[in-house]
Amino acid sequence: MLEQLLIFTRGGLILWTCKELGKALRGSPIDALIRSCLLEERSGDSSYNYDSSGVAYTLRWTFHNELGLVFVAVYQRILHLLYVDDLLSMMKREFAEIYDPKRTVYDEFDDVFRQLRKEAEARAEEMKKSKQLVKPSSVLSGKQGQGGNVRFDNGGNQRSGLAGKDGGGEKDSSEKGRNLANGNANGHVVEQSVVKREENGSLNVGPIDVNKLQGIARRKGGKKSGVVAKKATKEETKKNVTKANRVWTDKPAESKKLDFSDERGDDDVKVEGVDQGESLMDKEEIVTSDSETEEEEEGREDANSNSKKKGWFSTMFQSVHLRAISIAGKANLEKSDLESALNALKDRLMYKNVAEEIAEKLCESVSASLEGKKLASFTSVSSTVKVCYSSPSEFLVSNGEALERILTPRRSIDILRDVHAAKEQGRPYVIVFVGVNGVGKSTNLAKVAYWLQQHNISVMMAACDTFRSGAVEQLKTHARRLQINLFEKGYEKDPAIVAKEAIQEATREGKDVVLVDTAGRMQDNEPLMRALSKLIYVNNPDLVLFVGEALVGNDGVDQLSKFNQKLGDLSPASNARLIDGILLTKFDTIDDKVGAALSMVYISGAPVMFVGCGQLYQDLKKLNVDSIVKTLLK
Ligand SMILES: Nc1nc2c(ncn2[C@@H]2O[C@H](COP(=O)(O)OP(=O)(O)OP(=O)(O)O)[C@@H](O)[C@H]2O)c(=O)[nH]1
Repeated sequence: MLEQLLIFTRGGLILWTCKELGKALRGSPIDALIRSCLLEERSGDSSYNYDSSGVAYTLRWTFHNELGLVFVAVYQRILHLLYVDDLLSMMKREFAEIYDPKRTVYDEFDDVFRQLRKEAEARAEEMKKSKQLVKPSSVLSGKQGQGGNVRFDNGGNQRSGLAGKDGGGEKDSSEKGRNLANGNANGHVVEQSVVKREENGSLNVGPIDVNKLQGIARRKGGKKSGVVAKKATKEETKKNVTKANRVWTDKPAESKKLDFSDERGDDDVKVEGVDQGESLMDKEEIVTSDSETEEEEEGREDANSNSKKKGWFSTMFQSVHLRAISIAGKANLEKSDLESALNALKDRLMYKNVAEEIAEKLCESVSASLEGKKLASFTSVSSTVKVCYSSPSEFLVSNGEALERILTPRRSIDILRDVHAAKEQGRPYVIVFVGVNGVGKSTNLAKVAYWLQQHNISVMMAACDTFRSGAVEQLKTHARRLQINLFEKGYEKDPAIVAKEAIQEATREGKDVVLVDTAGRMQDNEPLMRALSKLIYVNNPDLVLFVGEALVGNDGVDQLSKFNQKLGDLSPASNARLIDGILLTKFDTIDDKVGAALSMVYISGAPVMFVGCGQLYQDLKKLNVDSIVKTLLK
């Protein structure tokens, strides 16, 4: 049973809701969808799950990009409504017929909707029956006449129905758009049971088998990305980007470079990177152009663009020029038209170390935003090409959109302001540093301590890595060099209790901030993850900071998502604390492979609060979103 259906503009104006459903939704699922999905470039996702106020809703949606309209259906998660995508697709088509930007009331759509719903339900029922009669293992090749049960015509259109119904079941061309089987199979091998297509030819999959189909797509993409990964690895080797091996000894990790205790107060020791939002790294320094040979070709396409600096997107622009000419006469931009541009975008993002899953989601989101847009006329090939192939980049870059939005924190965390607020409450502000082994937790904790000191904030360090030998001494060295109090109880103590006692002592001594170091742990190590969630539960810190290496690609996403998942699952609290922010280390070693920042923020929704970019105490900066976006798309 549907709970609600509504149509609204991208600007947020609600044009139509289904009055006969009439139920008031519990919680704010639509607001949540807009905030978490549509505004954060997750609109390529197939559905959104909303859990709150004791309800579990599923939301599905479709866009009419040309008109700037959004169509959303809400239903109880427990139900598997097979017809929702089909219904939304038909509503989109019918509503487009009557839409007038000057109107805000569409009462006449009630009747249309009633009819569409009946049709969609009937087709879903028919599908269900035919599904039961088709062998579960049957897979169609997209060729005509397979098995007699379901077949594709020469144009790729799938005709629904059983053999006996075939003749009578065929509808005339005016009804073609409403035929569930509309679309273009393009010879792809797909499981036939739940395939249905939108009128623009794009593949749409019913709720039950979304994962299955995505799995197929991913497996296909997987091979490709393997090639890309190999290519990336080769290029990486060329550039000699290597990670220094960590040497494990029982001695504290002495870092001469980090010893600035003698020079403290000298003019050459500065932390302006953090304060003034200095450019994280100069793009000229970190980016090598990928497209040296493209300029001649570019000249042939567009004389005006000669003066512009060439980047990867202009390379893409040329390489797909012929394809663009072939689609220039079309009325609307379809998913298949964007395919090569989006594949190139995905490869590029992955080359820059964006995790594959995230790169895919971003491309789906771009695709969802561009599909259905009107193309320019055949005569203006150049602008058509731009719409089709440069638009993903324009979409992402010039309008300050997708990537920037992802990297810009949903909630801002101003540590200095919050430290002062805690001080007014007569308690220290507590930051817990968490992460896997060797990523730079202790070193960057010392950098944060140094940065706080520069702001006249008194700090206490708490040595709660009571697990790895040498960890306490390592922190002791930093504390001595920075002349900061260290609270430590040696090894094999419960880190949660050590942290608690440290906070109590800091409160007694009137310290402003307690920085809690924790043992590195693999995200799958359950006992250690349980100990960490206990530490967080017992001490309820102000900030849980995930320290991760900027070198990682897919791994970083796995680390961060599993940390969050384990912190949630293993916490004694029903409303567990998760990761609040990210500190990305070793940015100085990654050249232009800045994708980890994007992946980590996307997967966790937590902002990158600091970037570690060297082995000096002052090598701590703020993330420069603009610079990261430019680097990603260069
Ligand atoms: N180049 C570079 N190296 C860094 C950076 N941050 C930390 N390191 C180095 O990374 C190595 C590991 O740092 P640690 O602070 O010991 O890492 P950790 O996460 O505390 O290690 P465990 O306690 O074993 O989990 C050290 O050699 C640091 O000097 C950085 O921003 N850039």
